[in-house]
Amino acid sequence: MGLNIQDVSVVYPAADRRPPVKALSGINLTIDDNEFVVALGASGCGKSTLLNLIAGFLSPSSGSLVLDGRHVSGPGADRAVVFQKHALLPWLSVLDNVAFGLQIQGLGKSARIGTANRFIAMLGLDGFQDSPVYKLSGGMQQRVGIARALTCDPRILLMDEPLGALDALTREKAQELILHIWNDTYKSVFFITHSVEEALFMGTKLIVMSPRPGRITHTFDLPFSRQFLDGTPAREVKASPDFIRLREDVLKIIFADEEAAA
Ligand SMILES: Nc1ncnc2c1ncn2[C@@H]1O[C@H](COP(=O)(O)OP(=O)(O)OP(=O)(O)O)[C@@H](O)[C@H]1O
Repeated sequence: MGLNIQDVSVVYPAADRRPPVKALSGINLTIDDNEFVVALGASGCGKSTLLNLIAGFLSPSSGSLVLDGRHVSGPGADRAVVFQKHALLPWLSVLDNVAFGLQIQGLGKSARIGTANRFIAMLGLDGFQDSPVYKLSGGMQQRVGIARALTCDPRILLMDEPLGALDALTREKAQELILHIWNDTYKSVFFITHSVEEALFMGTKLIVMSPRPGRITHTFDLPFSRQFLDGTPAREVKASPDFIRLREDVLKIIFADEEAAA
């Protein structure tokens, strides 16, 4: 069934002598089962606001969000968020961090450990169960955050620039890992990035947003993640003529928005 966002707007009220901010306007978007939607756009175009709406952290000023036939009226276990700063508990072990959400749900200890270990293995973290998170590299910490989000078996994984802080090589490996997990778990994903290459490579659908007010100006269906999952090496996908052509088209749209905003 998926998520259906209909004619949504968000206005942040005036505060500290600043006027109200029309952060989103006329947003229409569906995220179908197993769809990987990527949001791209100039700073301030409302990407995080849209993610916070889907997460239920924020209510729309007008319009509606319906997930699997039910109105989204707050946070829920059917949606899990992975942030750029992974919001982990650094002094706790990998296992305790990954099992954290299950503990909140009241699951017994052995069920918690079993489920957490399954996702720890899926994210390539086997053997690190007892390591405190602060001792891990940034890339490994981000994988702990993703494992933790997956343990609660959400319908939609919401990712706000999850790879933005990683070095180039780790980032490419993490992109590939996320695509494999997405393919294996049949989740829907809403993913924010500032990287055009990442957006084109990861998504099945790309939305390009513009600021003032934040709105979706372009939507593209993308074939590239499927090509990778069907066996074409990632760098080959990213160097293909179709990929490069679309990358330049999207860059032109974003540069035009940035210039208009300057
Ligand atoms: N709590 C808030 N109160 C008032 N204005 C806000 C608030 N949060 C965001 N805004 C404003 O709403 C607009 C959209 O912000 P948002 O963070 O959603 O954009 P973004 O596309 O995610 O930006 P970035 O790429 O820089 O993270 C911006 O003009 C921002 O300044």
